[in-house]
Amino acid sequence: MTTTNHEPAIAATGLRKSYGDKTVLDGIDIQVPAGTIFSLLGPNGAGKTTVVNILSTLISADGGQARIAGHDLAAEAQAVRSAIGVTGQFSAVDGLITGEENMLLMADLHHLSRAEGRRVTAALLERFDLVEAAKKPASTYSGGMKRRLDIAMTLVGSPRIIFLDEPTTGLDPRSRHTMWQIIRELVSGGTTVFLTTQYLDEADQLADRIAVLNGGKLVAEGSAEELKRLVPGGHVRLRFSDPVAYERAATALRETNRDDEALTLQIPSDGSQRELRAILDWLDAAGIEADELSVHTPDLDDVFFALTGSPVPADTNAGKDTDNDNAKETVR
Ligand SMILES: Nc1ncnc2c1ncn2[C@@H]1O[C@H](COP(=O)(O)OP(=O)(O)OP(=O)(O)O)[C@@H](O)[C@H]1O
Repeated sequence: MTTTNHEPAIAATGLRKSYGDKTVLDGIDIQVPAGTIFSLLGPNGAGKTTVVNILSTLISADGGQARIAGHDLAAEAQAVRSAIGVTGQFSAVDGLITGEENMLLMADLHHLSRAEGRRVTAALLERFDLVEAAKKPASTYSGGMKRRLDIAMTLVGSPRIIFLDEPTTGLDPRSRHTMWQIIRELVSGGTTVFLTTQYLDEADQLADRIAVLNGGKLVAEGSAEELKRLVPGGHVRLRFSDPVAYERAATALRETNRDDEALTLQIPSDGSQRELRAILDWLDAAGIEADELSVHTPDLDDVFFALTGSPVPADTNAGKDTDNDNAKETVR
């Protein structure tokens, strides 16, 4: 009850962590308003799990402070623990017992009465579409069902803040979408979600704010739209089947990247109505007909690769002219 409406659910400053002489986190600041979804994006080994482990009290930071749900992480670890739930990459589900038994075990751990434990378990099994499977050993569950059970188990303690560490890694598309729906419902019920993911579309779909972790630091932070604006990768692509038309268009349009094999031209563009009309007017006036015209706006992939892509040494890169170079050069 210490959290006021104004205090963020998670507020961390200057988090540091090293293993031996390897610096994993080199001063990380994170603010997550209550009732929102924050996504920490980063390539393999960037330190996402380390951040989750620190903020959920599993390991301690070497430096920095954090307040979680209004409690000081270091001084009030127990209060922090009772306000949060964590669903990690390694599931808490015990495969030898049934889904229902797993849930009841969690209820015991949270000191719920027997009756209350049964009530909460029944409600959560229903909510996560696990009623039919409830009496079967969890080892027989599909990957998606195990993740749903895992989250259901986390919710037994009614956490106000949930840490989801790569919740959809390895799931098929349908189970991913189910998981996204579950996450959205959690947040609309007032829960704060801290989500780590390697999937840009996941962050794009779900997160209010996204931070990109790379090289021990947050290299960018903002809404998906704000991050996309960092990378001017937008273009209009014209595809031709007639080599003559292609050549005429390529010669006349100077500001294009050409792909002579695919007979396509890329014209840098923000995809606005005005720019599209100008391109179409120009094609009409020149009597050129493209077989296909498509608009490409930069997506989070462009941002991610621009921010985290391994740097290409300048000399080996000289003279190359690809889409990604364009993106990589512009951000820093
Ligand atoms: N206990 C440990 N001892 C030594 N090094 C560790 C330890 N835990 C993590 N690391 C190292 O810290 C770095 C960050 O690991 P972490 O698991 O946080 O990354 P991640 O972003 O979650 O990656 P992934 O997406 O692969 O899970 C890695 O290089 C890892 O090898």
